Amino acid sequence: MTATGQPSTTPAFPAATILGYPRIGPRRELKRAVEAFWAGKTDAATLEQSAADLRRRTRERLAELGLGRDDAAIPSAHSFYDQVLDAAVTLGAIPDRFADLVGADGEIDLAGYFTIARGEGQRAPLEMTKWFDSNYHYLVPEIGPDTPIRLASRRAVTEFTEALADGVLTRPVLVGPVTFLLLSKPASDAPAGFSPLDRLAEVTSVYAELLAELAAAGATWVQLDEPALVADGDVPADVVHRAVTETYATLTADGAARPAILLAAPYGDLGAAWPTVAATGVEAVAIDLVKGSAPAAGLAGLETKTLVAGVVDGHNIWRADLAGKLDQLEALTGTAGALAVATSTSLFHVPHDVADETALDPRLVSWLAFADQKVTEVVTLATGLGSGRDAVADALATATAALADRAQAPGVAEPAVRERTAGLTDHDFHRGSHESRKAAQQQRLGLPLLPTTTIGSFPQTSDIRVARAAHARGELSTEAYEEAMRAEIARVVALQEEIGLDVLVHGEAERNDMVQYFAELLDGFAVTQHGWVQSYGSRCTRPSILWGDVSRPEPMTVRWTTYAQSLTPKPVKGMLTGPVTIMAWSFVRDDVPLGETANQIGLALRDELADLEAAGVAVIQVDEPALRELLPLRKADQPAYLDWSVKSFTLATSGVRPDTQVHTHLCYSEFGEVISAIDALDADVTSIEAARSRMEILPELTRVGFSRGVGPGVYDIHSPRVPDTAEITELLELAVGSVDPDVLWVNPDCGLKTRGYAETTPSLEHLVAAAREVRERVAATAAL
Ligand SMILES: Nc1nc2c(c(=O)[nH]1)N[C@@H](CNc1ccc(C(=O)N[C@@H](CCC(=O)N[C@@H](CCC(=O)N[C@@H](CCC(=O)O)C(=O)O)C(=O)O)C(=O)O)cc1)CN2
Ligand code: MET
Ligand SMILES: [Zn+2]
Repeated sequence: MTATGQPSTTPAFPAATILGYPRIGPRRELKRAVEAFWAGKTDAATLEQSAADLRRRTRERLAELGLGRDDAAIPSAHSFYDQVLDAAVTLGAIPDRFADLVGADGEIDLAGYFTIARGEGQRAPLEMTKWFDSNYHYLVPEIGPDTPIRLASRRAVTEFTEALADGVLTRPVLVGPVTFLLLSKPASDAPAGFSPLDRLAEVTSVYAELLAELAAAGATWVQLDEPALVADGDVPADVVHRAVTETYATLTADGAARPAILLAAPYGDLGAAWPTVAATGVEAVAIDLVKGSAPAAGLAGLETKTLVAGVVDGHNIWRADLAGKLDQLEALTGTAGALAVATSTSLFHVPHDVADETALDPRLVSWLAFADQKVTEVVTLATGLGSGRDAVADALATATAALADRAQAPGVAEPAVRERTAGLTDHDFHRGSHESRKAAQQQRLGLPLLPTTTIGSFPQTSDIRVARAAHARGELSTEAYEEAMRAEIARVVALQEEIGLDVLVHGEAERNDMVQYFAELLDGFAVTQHGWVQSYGSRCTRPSILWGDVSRPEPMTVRWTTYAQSLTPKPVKGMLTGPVTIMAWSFVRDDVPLGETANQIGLALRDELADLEAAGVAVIQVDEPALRELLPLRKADQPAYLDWSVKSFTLATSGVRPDTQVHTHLCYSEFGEVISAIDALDADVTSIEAARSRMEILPELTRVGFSRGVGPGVYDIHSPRVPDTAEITELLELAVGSVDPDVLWVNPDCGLKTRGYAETTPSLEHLVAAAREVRERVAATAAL
């Protein structure tokens, strides 16, 4: 089966494909293998073997589900940690500080690869940041004028050959050259005005070399992922378009020995980039028809290409309306030289297989499609497109019936919830003036200058996780489990008192995850057992399924927070996750506007804040680390998003008294673009990741006139490195140099759940010592 109308000069593109597949394994096999290697429990050869086994099982599974074994339908898209890091290592584009990791053979071994990802001793890892509008995080390459660029790793070729030896002709997937450089940042020693894109010609020539080697190994198609083309970034569009033209002119130049190229543009709309992309010499273009739209008719260059229509949502878990998708596909006939069916994005954003979820309500299951079900959907659509609807009539009818069932199932539309959101007025979204709040809060809390606090979680020790797993299996009673969590809370409170922090936390021991925990307690959500999705490296989450109207049957956090508060005279922060983050890190229903769902969650949280306040909690933090994540990739779509997202936060937080201090926390993103929205959240105190960027955010906050409390992170919690007091003092002095010390808070970059106590305790001791030093210095200066 090949794409309909395929031009005969190029190898046939498969009629059905996916842009990528989960890499972590149905039971997180890769996570376990990688973490065992890190712990020194296994060697590199064992890890290589586990990864090869997983790659083989993945290919077999995809063939079983109907993707072709011999037509490049099965993507080869594996990674030990991250695909952007893989591209950097393929190009040998490694920062100077890791130069010694390159072996005599010019290659970086697995241990070296992980050192670049995770850091080591005083060597900082590559920075990590969000991958487009997803909860996946990639490593940011650092490119300067002198960064080496050469073909340094042939893993893509080896993995292709390995599959071929198994009888599967795969399609290697690489981050495209333009996207690679657009996602990179200038190396720290690069001169002003340097842009990573300045190295495009060199990067492109390495890709050309790699494509030639892939062709020599027998590859017929290669996929180059260029999602940067669907996002408005800092680099002007005309510069990006020129880069695309140049790169693909080189890669497709006459006489180049290479596989046919599929240029993939997932996550959005190609928009103004379309004419440029259509005019390149690539043989196929994959587009996202869930987030983006069809190309205009008659685009020059498209008549000789295969249009790979991403109609099946790769980023969410709802079963597709197959009949509607077929309509959409049929409408595309004639737009391009040929038409193929695909997912909108790689499937690595969704779990493996809904059949694993034996504890889910079968009715809900019938509305869902995880990765394996989506492969089947793509294959069905391709059959329908190629052989007519009759050939797939049963599948279409089943999908239609499931959708109809979902529309009228109980809980999907709850009148009481809808009445409450419909009755909201402007008044429900605003709090009184910050100045009066500030005075009332200072009166109540009596905090010192430069108050110290943490972001919420303390290390999730293996004892905690093992206890929770035993409780889930029914081997540990609820009483015993909760007693263990209370003991942990008591320990964490005592530790914070000992360290001398000013505003304490309960430590979040009872939470499996900051979103899943709330999803388990709210109506309208379901949670999975095995639905793990990679968030970064070996870290995974199980996104919850938000399927119905959301409401709060009972208080969710009050007893844990009040227990912690009962142990200490110091204020303990209540700790909640905000509406946008709950939505961003769940699979959200696609049948009501996001703003409606955000208000439903906002109201549930508003009730929780009221209960915490009534129970005597004086400080409440509502985390919104994903505020930037859902920001639409095109600037034109951003204002509408910022409007509903900010409103849902203020809806959640504006019901409390002036003397209750509301905090928020943001991390994992460049926040420059949403700085006015952060201001509009109107939180009394905002903690924000800043250690790695050395407080860069502060001048930007000052620029928009931000006048409330701010806690720029002074300690990078992403690596086990313990910062010394002098280093933290230096960052604090930098901060004091750009904001009024009167509004400054002292805290780490983020929660400590992924850290161990060995590094957490000394780091926090140094943080408190540094705060005291700067506090005294500032007081002495003020007295002069
Ligand atoms: N949802 C979400 N997205 C986020 C973040 C976040 O905290 N949550 N933080 C940012 C960075 N991303 C992160 C994503 C995951 C983790 C993380 O720590 N994940 C843990 C799992 C957390 C979890 O769900 N824990 C559960 C289940 C733990 C588990 O694996 N249990 C074992 C059994 C227990 C054992 O033997 O350890 C099992 O099920 O097999 C629990 O504590 O109950 C991991 O991959 O290891 C951290 C940061 C951005 N996005
Ligand atoms: C990813 S943001 C994390 C915030 C949360 N309160 C924690 O400390 O873990
Ligand atoms: Zn954080």
